[in-house]
Order: sequence, then C-alpha cells, then structure tokens
Amino acid sequence: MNTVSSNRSRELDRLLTFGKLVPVITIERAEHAVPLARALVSGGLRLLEITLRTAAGADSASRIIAEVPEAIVGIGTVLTRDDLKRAVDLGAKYALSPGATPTLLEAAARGELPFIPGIATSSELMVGLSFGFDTFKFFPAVPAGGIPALKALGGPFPQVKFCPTGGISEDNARDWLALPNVVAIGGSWLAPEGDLNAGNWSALTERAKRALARIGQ
Ligand SMILES: O=C[C@H](O)COP(=O)(O)O
Ligand SMILES: CC(=O)C(=O)O
Repeated sequence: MNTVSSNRSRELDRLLTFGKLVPVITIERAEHAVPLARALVSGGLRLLEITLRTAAGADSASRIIAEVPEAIVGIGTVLTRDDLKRAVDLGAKYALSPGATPTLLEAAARGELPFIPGIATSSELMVGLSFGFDTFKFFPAVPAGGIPALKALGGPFPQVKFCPTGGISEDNARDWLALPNVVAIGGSWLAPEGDLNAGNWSALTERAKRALARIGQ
C-alpha cells in the first residue's frame, strides 16, 4: 500500500500557513475566475478552493493559476483518480475531496500533490490515517455534528488536523478555529453565487476583510 511521504505532509502544513479561511468557489463562467480571485486575494484570502462541480471549474482554475500568482489554488470536489490527475495537470498546489474512497486515497498517496481527504466518521478517518494522511476535511461539518463532533474526534485522534467545511459561516468561524485540532475552515459563504453572478467583486473583498477581522487576523 502506498502511503503519504513526510515531505508532502510538510508541504501541506506549509501551504496552510497562508491562511485560516478557504473560500470554496464554484464558478459557472470562466471569465469570472480572474476578477473573483483578485478580489479575494485583495481582501486577504490567498488559499482558494476551486471546485470541479461545474464545466467551467477546470478552465477557471487554470486562468487563476496563470494570472493571479498570489492565489494558492487548490482543486476541490476531487471524486476520482481522473479528477486528481486533472488537479495535477492544471498545476494546482493541492487538492481536496468531500470524501475518501480507498481508490482515491491510494492514488493520492502515490502522487506528489498535497491532498486533503474528506471524512465524517471515525472509520473513514482511520482508513485515511492508514494511508498516511494527517489532515482531513471534516465534511459536511455542521450537519455531521458540528463543533461537538469535532471536539469528540480529538479524543481518540489527537494528532489529526482538520479543515471543516459545510455549514460554516462568518458568525461561527471563530468558534471553529478555536478548536485545537482545526487548522483552517472552508466555506462557500466567502464567494456567494449572488455576488459572482452580479460581478460584485468589491463585495467579495469587503466580506473577506470582515471575516478575517472577525477571526482576529
Ligand atoms: O466544501 C464544500 C462545501 O460545499 C462548502 O459548504 P458550504 O456551502 O456550506 O460552505
Ligand atoms: C464539498 C467538498 O469538500 C468539495 O467539494 O471538495
């Protein structure tokens, strides 16, 4: 069985020093990608998760990587080995998944790209740990039990770091980040569909600044 190299774990740790808030971004129109990334970066958010949920997702990530060098682009909604390969081919710095199938974990452990698998239960976490991963998405964070659930997982798994996403908002961001096992949090609230469709880039910048202020950064 392939397991994650310690170099790759360190690289993920290094990337996660660039921010505690990760906007989860779903882009319908690739021409939105660059202005939206610039707006978030100018609001102080450098770690971006561009999902593969739309036809425009991959092209959008590619444009941001080419034109917004301050952005640290991760590819989200990685569900298959092909999605993972696409993230590598696009030149992403890391990839994330809502889940953790053995096939995906095996491919990710063999490759070089820092990867954050998603888990919602102890058993899923234990499978991920067996492949050498040490940082996981907790998804869907609020419906899967919220802060009490992640506190409880910290009991048997004190060494594991989490990036919860799913149901997190500006109002509870600080509470999540106060948990010792949370290294970053993600959410679509930092790049809402309404602002994207309206091209309201200044609202994204202002929201990012406000969210960072509310978590004391
Ligand atoms: O990680 C991706 C999630 O869909 C984000 O959840 P959210 O829309 O509740 O922030
Ligand atoms: C939900 C999630 O984790 C993702 O789309 O990557």
